[in-house]
Amino acid sequence: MATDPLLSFLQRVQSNALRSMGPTNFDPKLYVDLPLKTDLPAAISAFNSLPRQSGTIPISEFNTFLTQFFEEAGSDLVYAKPVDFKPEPEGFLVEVENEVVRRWALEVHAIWKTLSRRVSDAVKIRPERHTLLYLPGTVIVPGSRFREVYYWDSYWVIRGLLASKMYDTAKAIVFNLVSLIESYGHVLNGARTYYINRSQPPLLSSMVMEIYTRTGDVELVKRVLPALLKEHSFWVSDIHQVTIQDQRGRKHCLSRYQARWYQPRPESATIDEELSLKLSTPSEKDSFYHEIASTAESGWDFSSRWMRNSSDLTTTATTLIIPVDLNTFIFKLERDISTFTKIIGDNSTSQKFIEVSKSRKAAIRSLLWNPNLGQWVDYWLDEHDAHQGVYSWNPGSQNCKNFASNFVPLWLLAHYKDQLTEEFDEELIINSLKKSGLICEYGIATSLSNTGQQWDFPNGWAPLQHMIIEGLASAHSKEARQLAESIAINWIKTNFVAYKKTGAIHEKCNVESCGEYGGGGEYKPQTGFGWTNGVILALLEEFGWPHKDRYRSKDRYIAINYQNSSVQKRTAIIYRLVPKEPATDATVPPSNQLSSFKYLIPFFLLPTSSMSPKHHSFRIFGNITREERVTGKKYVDILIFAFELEKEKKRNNKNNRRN
Ligand SMILES: OC[C@H]1O[C@H](O[C@H]2O[C@H](CO)[C@@H](O)[C@H](O)[C@H]2O)[C@H](O)[C@@H](O)[C@@H]1O
Repeated sequence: MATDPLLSFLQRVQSNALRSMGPTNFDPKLYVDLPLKTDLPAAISAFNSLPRQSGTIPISEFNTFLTQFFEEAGSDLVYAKPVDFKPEPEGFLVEVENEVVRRWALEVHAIWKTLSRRVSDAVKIRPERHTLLYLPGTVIVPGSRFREVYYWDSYWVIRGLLASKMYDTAKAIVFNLVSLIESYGHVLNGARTYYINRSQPPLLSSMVMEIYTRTGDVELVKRVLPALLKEHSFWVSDIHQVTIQDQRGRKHCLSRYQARWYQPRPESATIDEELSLKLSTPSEKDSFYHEIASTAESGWDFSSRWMRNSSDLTTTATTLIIPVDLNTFIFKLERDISTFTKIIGDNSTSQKFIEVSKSRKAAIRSLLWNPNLGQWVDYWLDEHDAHQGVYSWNPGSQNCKNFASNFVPLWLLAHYKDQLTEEFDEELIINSLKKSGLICEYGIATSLSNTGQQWDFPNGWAPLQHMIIEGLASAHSKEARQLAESIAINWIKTNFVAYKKTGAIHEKCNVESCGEYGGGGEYKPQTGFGWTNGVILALLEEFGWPHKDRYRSKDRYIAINYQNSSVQKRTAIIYRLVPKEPATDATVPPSNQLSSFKYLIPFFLLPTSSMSPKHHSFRIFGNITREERVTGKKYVDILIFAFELEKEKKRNNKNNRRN
């Protein structure tokens, strides 16, 4: 149980809530986010006096207690219209010319208003009643259950805000994170008391660099630098830094994730406690809690990437892993500090950080690079192999499984190009990515293992798409740049379709299926969603979307929607979306390819009157797998996207005619 008196009380409330209300739709985080209406002792004494039947508080008494003593979760962050929000800012996504996509982008842009908050004065006046931490400026929250600002999410939020021309809001987020460093020595996982014990992937310097590049704001750089130096010390401090001796006897220092926490995570205490039941000793349990909190520091909570046995979360061993993405981020932090100190004329610190970054680069090269795979990989430390705190490197301890994180160093191509291309064979890496199996139809999969954890297959996460796309787009080869564009387009498509289907932007997507959001993990899929919005806007800014619909060249004659999805009755409706160009024979699929389907062609559903029966043909694009033939999935996916666009276009034409 947490030692903070409010947290430990809220954990008691949380565990009683589970007992009183049962596990259906139970989210433990809700209870540790509740702001107190009264002082803590009054709430504790009322709670202790509640009637209990076999240790369980009856649901009606429990609910009355909640309303009497708590405000609603999230009510201590109040809605605040961002000062710099404009419905269509000047210069907004100028290369997005297609009106349907542009209108959608404006809707995504408008979501910033709904995610924008300010910490209420109540938190400043009586911090002891809140787990929410006071922050001086506007925040953008990820959305839904994530009612507070998050560290690494903020980088992609800021990328989107910059596309939205909301520089002041972007700077306010940075200043909030700086205030956390000033108070706690590091940026917290999120701005809640229960996140103080850990950080998240260090991307503050990258946020500042992006803002500086757009605004040239030297004052911002000056203000943030001391905090960045402090943050660097945190990531190279004893708990995070590890020394490893390579095969040639050279000692290298690299960093790992490690939380200062040996108890259940308060926001998920009921889950952690239940998982720990299979462990027998208190020390095994403490170490499990420690590993779980350390994994949350990685942002990849949870994933087979950290587990010895991918079906057993209690085998998580994050503190014994040297993660390739973390060291890429710290390398970038070091280079960014060097750039910033140079900007303000502090050449000696700038030079010092160049040297520091060179050492990290050499360490990454020696310990994390795998030339046979053409990938960077995580390295697993062997506890028994450390002599006086120095581990010996063993090539067999590299984790050679495919994870999207293995390609995160590519991101440096977009920022410090020379650093990568000097030493690594770009073609080898890009071929390795192409062969990895990670690039799926609608995005880059997090891993290849379908474990039910949310940072695994088939989930794709916006930040991972963005870093890899941005790296590929900055590569030398045209092929890599094309690959970047095609991943970006497919990612945008799937988010578009998901939005049209559900009315929301999602935290993660299923990369196998257009418009399907991701699942798995310990909480229900969330919407909002800060970093996904940010990445959509950043990618649209980078790649644009031309007038002539991009999807047409490939998806022209799209086609099928099931009326009845049962396999026995494979009844489909074919919509002909682009009726003006009659298809040639070559575009008609061999009849055996879809012979099991019965096609119905309801002409009243077809989009234009120029449709005529002789134009029923359609084009099959790409290869159709057996599964797709049976399920018709590919067609349905494309249909939704194409049909939505078509409908929208018709609506626009009608409006234009009216005007
Ligand atoms: O409540 C469970 C965990 O939730 C957070 O992690 C997930 O959401 C974050 C916000 O979008 C994101 O940064 C993280 O990558 C996700 O895995 C939280 O960060 C964890 O600490 C928390 O235990």
